[in-house]
Amino acid sequence: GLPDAAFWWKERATCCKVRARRFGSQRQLVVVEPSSTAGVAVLKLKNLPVNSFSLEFLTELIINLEKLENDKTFRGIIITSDCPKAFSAGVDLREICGKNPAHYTEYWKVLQDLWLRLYLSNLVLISAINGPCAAGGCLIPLTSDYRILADNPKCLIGLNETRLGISAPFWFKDPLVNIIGHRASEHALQLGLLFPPAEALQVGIVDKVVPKDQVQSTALSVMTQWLAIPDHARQLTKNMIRKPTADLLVKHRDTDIQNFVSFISRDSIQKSLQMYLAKLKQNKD
Ligand SMILES: CCC/C=C/C(=O)SCCNC(=O)CCNC(=O)[C@H](O)C(C)(C)COP(=O)([O-])OP(=O)([O-])OC[C@H]1O[C@@H](n2cnc3c(N)ncnc32)[C@H](O)[C@@H]1OP(=O)([O-])[O-]
Repeated sequence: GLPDAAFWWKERATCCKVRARRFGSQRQLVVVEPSSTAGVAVLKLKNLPVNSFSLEFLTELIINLEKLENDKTFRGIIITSDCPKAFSAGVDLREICGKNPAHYTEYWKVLQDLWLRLYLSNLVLISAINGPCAAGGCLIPLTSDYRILADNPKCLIGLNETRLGISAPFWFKDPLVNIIGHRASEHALQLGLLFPPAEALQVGIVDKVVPKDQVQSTALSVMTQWLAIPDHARQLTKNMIRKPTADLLVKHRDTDIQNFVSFISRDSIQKSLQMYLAKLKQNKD
């Protein structure tokens, strides 16, 4: 029969398609375009205003990634934002506030799906981070192979969950530790640090900082370097390096969902999320 992971993907892909039909949206929240480089797609996140992860947006994102993964013409994806205000504001707080446990369960499962789809992708993934990138929004860069950030003081990046009174899940923490090391992660995660570009580069959460109007062209030239390596060798190596981290989530998905649902359902947590959302609305420019 199919190996576990493949079986699981087939089942989850079907779930996504069923959910997409339920939304039946007319809006296109994810736009995929071919780039000027053969074999490279540009995937633009377009859930206005700030690419927060609504269930509908996550579903559309997974479906588009799945299509690219299965399309033999593509070897790499540049992921960027088509929202002027942000690369991504992370989890849509309206999905984890004031809903019921069944909703939280479905939401968390889909967020895990996105992580696994990206982290174990056979394609080269480059994040072209052209706006602020907070908390869950970092899921995309942290699971990419390379990260380029726009040099603009507004372009803060980091896992600021603790500032909302919540904790990032272990599958956000692990890639961060793999990327920036244990001590820097301990510091960044506990304080919920959002790094401006120069600091982001120094700590290593991004690989390159360039002027905003060069983010896209830099992503393409970096992609060319990565595509110079034969796919099979690069894919085997990527898998070898990432498998131990990915297996932790694959093996502990259900417990992780249970933990999340019971945590997020607490009155005290709901209160602090509502306060954060109210503060966001007050602080508008
Ligand atoms: C569970 C554990 C793991 C994961 C955790 C997370 O990801 S937790 C997430 C942690 N994320 C953060 O801490 C990031 C929070 N966001 C920000 O810091 C800023 O929005 C910004 C810097 C991204 C853009 O600043 P800007 O001044 O250019 O724009 P603006 O601020 O005016 O926003 C425009 C509209 O979007 C709204 N909205 C924004 N984010 C969210 C959201 N996540 N959800 C829902 N709505 C959100 C905002 O209220 C406003 O709505 P309104 O009033 O028009 O109806």
